[in-house]
Amino acid sequence: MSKILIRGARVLGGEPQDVLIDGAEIAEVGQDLAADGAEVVEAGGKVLLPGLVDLHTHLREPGREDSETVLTGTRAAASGGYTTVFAMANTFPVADTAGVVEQVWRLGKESGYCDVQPIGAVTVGLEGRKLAELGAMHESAAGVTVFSDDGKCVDDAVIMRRALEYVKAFGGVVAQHAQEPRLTEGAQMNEGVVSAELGLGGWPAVAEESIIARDVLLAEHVGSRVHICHLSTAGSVEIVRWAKSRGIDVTAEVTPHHLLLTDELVRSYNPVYKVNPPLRTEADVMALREALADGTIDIVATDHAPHPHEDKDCEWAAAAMGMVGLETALSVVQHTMVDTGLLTWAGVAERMSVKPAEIGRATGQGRPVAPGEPANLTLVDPAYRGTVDPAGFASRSRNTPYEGRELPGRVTHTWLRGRATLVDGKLQ
Ligand SMILES: NC(=O)N[C@@H](CC(=O)O)C(=O)O
Repeated sequence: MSKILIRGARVLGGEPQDVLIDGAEIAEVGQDLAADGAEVVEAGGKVLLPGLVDLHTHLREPGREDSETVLTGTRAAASGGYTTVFAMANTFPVADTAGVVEQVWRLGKESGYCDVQPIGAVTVGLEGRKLAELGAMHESAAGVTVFSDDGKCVDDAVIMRRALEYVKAFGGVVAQHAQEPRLTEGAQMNEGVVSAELGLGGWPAVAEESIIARDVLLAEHVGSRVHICHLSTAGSVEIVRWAKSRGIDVTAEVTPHHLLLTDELVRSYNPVYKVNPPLRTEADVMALREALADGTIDIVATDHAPHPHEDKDCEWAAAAMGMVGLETALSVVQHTMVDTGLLTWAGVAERMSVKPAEIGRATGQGRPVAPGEPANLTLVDPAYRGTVDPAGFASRSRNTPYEGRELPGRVTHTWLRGRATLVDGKLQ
């Protein structure tokens, strides 16, 4: 069994310590550990976190391998410090059967770069009309626990109620993409001052908030668990805060881009800023940061949405929605939350590893950095300053809103059960 000694790492941002990995597990954590034939990684005060877990990744396989494959997506994940990604169901065919989720799960195993946990569709073909085979997907080898029609909202209240009731039986969760379809017909960007000036169809905050309000009430009514994808408005935060204060079993995520970018960027008409839900206002961004800090929003999820050049390099209205995010997520979170004093590194570990693993029931992930635990680890250099260059991405797609932007921090090493997937920023 191979041994690795990580020397002088600030575990969860604390005082420097040594961490000894033996095989797939952490053997020891302490001061001045003996190398004893182990390969030594000098951490030099870098921050060591449990491997990151992304509850919201689009891997595009099967069907859109021109955007991303399970292999390229998991390589991007390892580059970004992730050891688990949950793969969204909006593939072609849709992941709405045991067969498709098992295929994605198997491709994840073959990739070896991170664990891939498929998400099952809530409804057949994401069409919102008929429940998919939730039980069969749960009982398949993939062991699906998270169900989502992401990209589309489960807008029928009866279907949503049934899904919540169904997953309750096995401790699953429905992850809702909150977007009232009628209120967002033809919508191109956030509804507000900028959309009025640009003459682009507006996407009102209420389209998101009304679905969240309905779904937390449904979750309360049936006594089930609901997760809200990519919160983007200050009003959504207020509803989730209210629901939590009532004891409703709701969790929520925010994307890195909604913690940083605003709809002012749409003035450029550059489709790289076109995303669902849309970029909102500065006041929304500030409310989301505060909610992530105080725990109203539980986790950061990337909504990594790769698209090929031709689907983005066109006029605004025709462009696909979505941004890649796995390889820049931690830097954006450091920039918006750590460097602003809103979160400690321990808080980052909680929101990007521990809680997403809990919500998705990812066994062996999001665990403490302690002896006997699986060696799923991420080493971050927070002092690094660099400019985002998509040419260096492992993802097959390049649709990042951060090209040319200076962002702090860099993941240098990632270990998946003791196997290095990233060393000195290079994929292994
Ligand atoms: N988040 C995005 O902007 N895009 C997502 C799906 C979606 O529309 O939510 C995608 O799959 O591309």
